[in-house]
Amino acid sequence: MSLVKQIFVPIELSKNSLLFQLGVALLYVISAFIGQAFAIPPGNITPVWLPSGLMFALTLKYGARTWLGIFVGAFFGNVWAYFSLESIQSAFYSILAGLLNGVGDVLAIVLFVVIIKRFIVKQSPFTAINHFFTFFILGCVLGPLISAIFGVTGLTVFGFLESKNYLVALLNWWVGDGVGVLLLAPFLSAFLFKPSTAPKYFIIGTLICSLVFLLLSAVAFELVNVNLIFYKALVLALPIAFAVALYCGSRAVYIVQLCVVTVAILATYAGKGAFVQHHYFSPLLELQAFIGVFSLVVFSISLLIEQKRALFVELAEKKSELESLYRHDALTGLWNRYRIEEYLQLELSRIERSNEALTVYMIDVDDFKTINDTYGHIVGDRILVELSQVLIENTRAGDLVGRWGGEEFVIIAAQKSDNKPQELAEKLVMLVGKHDFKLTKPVTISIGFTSYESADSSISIIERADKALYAAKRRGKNCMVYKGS
Ligand SMILES: Nc1nc2c(ncn2[C@@H]2O[C@H](COP(=O)(O)OP(=O)(O)OP(=O)(O)O)[C@@H](O)[C@H]2O)c(=O)[nH]1
Repeated sequence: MSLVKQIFVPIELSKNSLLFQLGVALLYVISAFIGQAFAIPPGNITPVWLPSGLMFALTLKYGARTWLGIFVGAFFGNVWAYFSLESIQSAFYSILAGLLNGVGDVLAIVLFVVIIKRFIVKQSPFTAINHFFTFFILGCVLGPLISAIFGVTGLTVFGFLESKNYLVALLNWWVGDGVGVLLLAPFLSAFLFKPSTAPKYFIIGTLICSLVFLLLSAVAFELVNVNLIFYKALVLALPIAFAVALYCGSRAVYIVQLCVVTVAILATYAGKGAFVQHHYFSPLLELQAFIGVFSLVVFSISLLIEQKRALFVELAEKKSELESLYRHDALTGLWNRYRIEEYLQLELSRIERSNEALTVYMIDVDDFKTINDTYGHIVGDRILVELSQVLIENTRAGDLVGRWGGEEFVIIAAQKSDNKPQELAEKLVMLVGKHDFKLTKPVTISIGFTSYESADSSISIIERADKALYAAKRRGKNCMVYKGS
């Protein structure tokens, strides 16, 4: 599919679809008005173009079908600023300039979201640092440049901007749009479109660090005057607040960041703070550069920490998966020989000091080779799985049932002194014999079992159970034999 078709996807003519487009356009216009309310004199240009970030987030979420809403929103959101009825020509020109705004914004936002989603990351570009930088280059630098070229060229060509101011206007438009995307797209994506993974003390932690950063930036931007002790206390609280924000996750970092940026905009708007007093560039551009660099640094740090955190979680999951794998038998899911031996050693050292009895049952399927030879290995495997179920269902939760290897199973049962160990063996021989394994002949098992005696080791007790099993086989199979020391 060509890129043009991917950007200008067909719009359904249903009620819901049209309401969606209307909603997108309205959001654009409203956010444009809010942005314009904080335009910085003398040029009266808004430092952060809110619609660009908002539309970028919406397009990341809903895909290219936002293009019509963005086009209409950009047209109305911009044209009101220079529309005049002085003459038919000026009205006509303002409409043409507005249309160029619309095309520029659709290209800047939808084109780059399509590219990001197609070539870089399907889900969200805000989960890994390399994806984030790609988002930055495409969404915050290249996209806004296209929007600025369309918008400012339109204004100049149709006589709303003097050509000597072209470059300055282009620069402000470009950076304002870029900062809007940088500031709002990850923020909105985190709050609206990502499942919440807020850590325990999210609300209180975020509240405290937002407050510290708000106060500190208000002092730094000379919105409030505080005495020296309070100022020092605030500066000291800064690293703590920063650590808390990072601990609370990316959402907290976004909130803190928004607090600082809002203070910086309000102060510069009110003619206060560093960007107004000493400047190499215009106050607006200095403010925009500050917002851009500050956001980029803070995002990168928080993303690196999030990535590291996610890596730790993944490692912990893999570790428990591995632990489970090396203790389990792959076919039946029962404990494997390694775990049986480990458990037996632990149990023996425990019951040495207590009064409890412990019995080891060694279980073997009779004539299993014949079953395999007659029905095939797949059926043989099924019998082993079904048998393991019968063993599990007929033993107590505290007993260990494991696969010793091949067609041999082990049960380790801790018994109270009044229990008779042969009862379980009798029951299992009888139940397995009666179980319907869906073969032409019944499947039977033989069991050798023995109980713990003082000075037993895990090897000696297993050896005795094995000898008992051998005796059961010689006795004619489908039976059980007990062996004492
Ligand atoms: N299908 C299947 N067969 C297995 C598996 N592990 C071992 N076997 C087979 O189990 C059979 C065991 O045969 P034998 O040791 O001769 O014992 P048996 O035929 O049960 O004879 P008795 O023990 O004397 O009753 C062999 O044919 C093995 O190949 C397995 O995981 N799946």
